[in-house]
Amino acid sequence: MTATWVAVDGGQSGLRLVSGPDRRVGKGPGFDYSHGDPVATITAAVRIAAQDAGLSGPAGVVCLGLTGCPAEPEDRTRLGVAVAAVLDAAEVRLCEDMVIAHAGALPPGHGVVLAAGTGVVCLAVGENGSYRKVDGGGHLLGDAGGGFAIGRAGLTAVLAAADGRGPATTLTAAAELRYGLGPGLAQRIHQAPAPVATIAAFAPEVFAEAARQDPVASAIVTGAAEDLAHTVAAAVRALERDGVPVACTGRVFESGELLLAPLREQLATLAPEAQLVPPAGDPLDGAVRLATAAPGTYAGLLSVHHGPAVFPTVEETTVDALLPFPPGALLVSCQAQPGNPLHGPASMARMAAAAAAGGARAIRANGPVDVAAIRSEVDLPVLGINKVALPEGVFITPSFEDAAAVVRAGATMVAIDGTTRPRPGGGTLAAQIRQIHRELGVPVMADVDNVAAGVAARAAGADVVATTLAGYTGGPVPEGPDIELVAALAGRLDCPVVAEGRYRSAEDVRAAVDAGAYAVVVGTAITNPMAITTRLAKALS
Ligand SMILES: CC(=O)N[C@H](C=O)[C@@H](O)[C@H](O)[C@H](O)COP(=O)(O)O
Repeated sequence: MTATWVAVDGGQSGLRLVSGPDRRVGKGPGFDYSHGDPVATITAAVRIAAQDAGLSGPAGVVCLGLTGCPAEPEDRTRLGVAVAAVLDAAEVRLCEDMVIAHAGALPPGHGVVLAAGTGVVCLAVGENGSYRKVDGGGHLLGDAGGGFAIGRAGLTAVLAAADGRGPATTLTAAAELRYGLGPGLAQRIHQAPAPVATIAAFAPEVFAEAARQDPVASAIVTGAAEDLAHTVAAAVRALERDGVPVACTGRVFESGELLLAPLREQLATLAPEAQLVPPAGDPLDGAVRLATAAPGTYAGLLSVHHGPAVFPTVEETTVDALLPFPPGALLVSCQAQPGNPLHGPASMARMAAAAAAGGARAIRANGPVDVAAIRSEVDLPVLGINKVALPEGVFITPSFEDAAAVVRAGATMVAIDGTTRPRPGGGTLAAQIRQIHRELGVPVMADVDNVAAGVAARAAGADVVATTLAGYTGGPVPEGPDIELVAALAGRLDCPVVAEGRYRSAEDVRAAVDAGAYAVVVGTAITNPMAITTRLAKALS
């Protein structure tokens, strides 16, 4: 189904997509910015949501509002181009989530929106398009009055009461219920997998105890209202006009009048020009508004990108913009064939997690089942392959459908057989690459066996050429890697060359990079203990 517009609201907890004119909806995974390339992760999440919504074919204007939308113009361009390619969009409008929150809450496009969830950010937009962002400093340095600050104040009060440093509070029982009885509360929270979320999760208990008139909890809520009022007042002042509409959104306001009443009271003195109004809609409504209407007052808050008609080739963009891993990266191939005791998605996902912890920048994985398992466990781009036939002929991702299966499972790039051997079904390499670019929007790596195949694969549109199949298409398999082929390809091709196949040592991988490799893939030597054991045992016998 083609779309005339697509609106996206994405953040750490998930990504929501709606498209018009027929309001199809889709969901994608959330993303965080601590691992991997955020552009690749966000693009993959958008692709998954678009598939969930059943979108195919060209889209008109796309608006993406993202938590932590990349700040660097270069990253925004990479993201804009990548999303335009994935959705075949005419135009991509990128902005931070606070912008879509504003456009959703205040459809006239001016006034102040205070968004308070775990963190706090407040955006003032003037009728002339001027704007001011207030707070949004993160839990360590800002976010005054947000869920983290409230939860932290509640837990601090519990610890103070336990020590006798502070007054008794009913928050103690609430904390025991949520985090367990007895001493060690502080340690349990410090050791939680996501301490910020764990602490923010206590904010609803603080509101509940304030509703029951606990004086400690009530004082925390009043203090939060005061902090939020100062934030709003700074934003309102920036607009320099009377009668500024102020809408409050975010989970902290699920407490209703408990927080709104003291906030209103504080604002009466701190910002009498502020007029609290209920938000008209949510952030996804705002993204719809920004995908379907002229940017208007939001023009200065959006970055606009236009995608090429087909997926960009390396000449049209920079290498770094295209590939989901940086130069000099070590990619780890996590594959185990039937007969290997580690065969199966659970072992491969653990293997990939170990590789990620060791510094791998991407994972090469075989088949949709393993790809999906690895994507759900490891926050790294996945180079997907789909081995479907016997190794005597073309067997690595031989058809478009084989590539589509791994991309739908979450692969951010695909590798396909790029040898000059006859292809099953009689299609050409160029046709397969063209269809992958156009319909799946991912870069393609061609696995080749010699220089001629590498040159032909690049001419056929491959974005990257890899030496994966050197030594596997005739004659005995050599002992070591084919570094000469890396050097020959790197000297001939205008695209990245990836070294792959029988790399076992630090010397091997360094030699590949010295020979001109953009990155190196290592499989067996890291992820196949059975093969390593066989090799070493043989050396002794
Ligand atoms: C020829 C073939 O089927 N190669 C496969 C391609 O995905 C894998 O079996 C290899 O493990 C991978 O290329 C990594 O190479 P090595 O495991 O030698 O580090």
